[in-house]
Amino acid sequence: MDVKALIDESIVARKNAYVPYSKFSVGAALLAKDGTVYHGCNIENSAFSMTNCAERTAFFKAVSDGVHTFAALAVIGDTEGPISPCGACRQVMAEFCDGAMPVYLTNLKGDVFETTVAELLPGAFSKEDLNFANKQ
Ligand SMILES: O=c1ccn([C@H]2C[C@H](O)[C@@H](CO)O2)c(=O)[nH]1
Ligand SMILES: [Zn+2]
Repeated sequence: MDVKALIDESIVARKNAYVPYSKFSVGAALLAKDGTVYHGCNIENSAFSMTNCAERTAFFKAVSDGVHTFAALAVIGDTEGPISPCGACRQVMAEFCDGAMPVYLTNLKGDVFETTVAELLPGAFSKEDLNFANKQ
């Protein structure tokens, strides 16, 4: 699947955003290595901190279906420049993706910033850190 098609899928995903509080809709399209595209939207809550971002929604849908290997991610919002994922979502990307996996950060104006999971969260906490702790 090419980049434009994946970004188009993120636009579709954004349509289901549940954003009565922020009115800020975000869409994510997560391409699994088997070719399946998982859509994610942000899902807000009157208890604001319960909100789930679009990116994590997409990952959690895939992982809950038993899918753990991913090829690319596109994220879109109505931002001035390309959207910037929050820290929690960057940590979830680091858990499930190779550092070199491409991430396409976009907006409704058509700006596209191509980055990688490792660039988005240098020094991510990882399972290797846990192994170190368990050996003490
Ligand atoms: O990359 C981002 C940034 C923000 N949001 C959501 C969370 C909240 O619903 C709204 C405002 O922060 O946008 C995402 O889903 N992804
Ligand atoms: Zn987030």
